[in-house]
Amino acid sequence: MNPILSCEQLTKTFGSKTALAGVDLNIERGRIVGLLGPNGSGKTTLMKLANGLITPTSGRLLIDGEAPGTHSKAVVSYLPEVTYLADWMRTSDVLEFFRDFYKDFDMERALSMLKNLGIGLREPLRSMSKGTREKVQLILVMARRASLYLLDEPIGGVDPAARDYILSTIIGNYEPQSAVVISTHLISDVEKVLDDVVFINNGKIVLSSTVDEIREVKGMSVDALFREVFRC
Ligand SMILES: Nc1ncnc2c1ncn2[C@@H]1O[C@H](COP(=O)(O)OP(=O)(O)OP(=O)(O)O)[C@@H](O)[C@H]1O
Repeated sequence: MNPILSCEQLTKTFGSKTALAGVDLNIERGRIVGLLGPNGSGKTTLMKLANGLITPTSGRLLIDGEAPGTHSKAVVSYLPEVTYLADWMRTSDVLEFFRDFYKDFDMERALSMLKNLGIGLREPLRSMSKGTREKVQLILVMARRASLYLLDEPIGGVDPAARDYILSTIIGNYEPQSAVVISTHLISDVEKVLDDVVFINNGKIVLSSTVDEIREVKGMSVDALFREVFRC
């Protein structure tokens, strides 16, 4: 089967700034992949390219064998770094919005995750704490039956006690043949759910490995390896 996401010499520049410089990368189905790198390394740029929000300067990126477009919009579920939902909306409004907008939205799955996290349906987003808003958005994104989930900093505002629960319930709910790409700085929290990691720096992939390989061959956690590779 073809990889769900593949990049060949993917390059993106903004004026004189190079955000991605010749990235070659394959994301296989059934894997949870951590896209890890320091600030400004190109993680969000890669996610935006995968969503077709911006276009490559050169090289190419394919989703399920096709350039981003109508097909990729149907199979990719994207959690952006910044919120795009209007703050007057209640949880029930955003649920309806997703149900109307995405054919693959599983309302039952969303309702069950919201219930498990104690999030009410009548509360408007604007009166929720930042962490609760993040939980709602992550639930919406993970309740789609997508082939590729792209999560840009999904749990930055969530308290440490809730992170584990969210990661295990929400990430555990994804379709087994789908892939999840998570960009995060909270490596020690997230690494237990990762199969693979991709380290990126200055727009280039500097390491691509399974998590088992890092633990077995290097005898380190992903967090420890990240700190070693990117020591300031
Ligand atoms: N619209 C833009 N215009 C100009 N430069 C941009 C734009 N978007 C991103 N960049 C630059 O591209 C580089 C990569 O940015 P990107 O947001 O992809 O990094 P990141 O790895 O997601 O960072 P962070 O961890 O801080 O979120 C940075 O140098 C950034 O300043």
